[in-house]
Amino acid sequence: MPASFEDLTKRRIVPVIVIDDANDAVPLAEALLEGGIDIIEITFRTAAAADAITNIAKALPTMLLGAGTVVTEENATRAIDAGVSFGLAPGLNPATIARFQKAGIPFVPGIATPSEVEQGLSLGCKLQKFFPAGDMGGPTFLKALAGPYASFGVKFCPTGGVSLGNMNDYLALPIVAFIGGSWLATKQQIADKDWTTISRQARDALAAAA
Ligand SMILES: O=C(O)C(=O)C[C@H](O)[C@H](O)COP(=O)(O)O
Repeated sequence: MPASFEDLTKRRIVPVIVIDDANDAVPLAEALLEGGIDIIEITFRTAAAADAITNIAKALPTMLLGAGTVVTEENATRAIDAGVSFGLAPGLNPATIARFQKAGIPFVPGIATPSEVEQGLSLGCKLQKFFPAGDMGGPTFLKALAGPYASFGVKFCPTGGVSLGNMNDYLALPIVAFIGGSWLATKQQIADKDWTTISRQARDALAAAA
């Protein structure tokens, strides 16, 4: 089912996942749920992404399921066919946005400049990923963007260099909806099936979030 703006902006922490084996997808999502996190971004950086999404969509309908790194129309279609509730990308590509809009599913494009914020707004995207957050100016840059753009209802989702140690610098800003990070379930922890550690990291992050 497509996510709503409210569904997404209610969440504060989104694990960014790189997964090599689609059979790990459901246990991974269960580990995150166990730790209290009910949203996930499966990135199209591996061949397993589409099957991982299909598996979670079938087994765990309560998980708010997103596809990340959607940078081609082809992967946009695969994500939609696999049953995602929303999509994200590190950059802003009108073709992938249009593909999701045609399917009635929200898309969160990546931005890193004022012009991209405006392009995203003109394409109807009120949620925008700020990537790579740490390298593009961090929380102070977002605070500056909030000046001209907050009144247009845009909210930002910083990712890239966000960690347990600095996430509250972002979450404290009213213009921030949620942060994303790969530290919540690393590629190695998933490969090792270290579900206990992943649950603990989810729990720790939620407990520490501002
Ligand atoms: O692929 C996407 O859709 C992206 O927008 C980029 C990711 O969110 C970041 O690469 C996560 O960054 P780290 O938490 O620093 O590993």
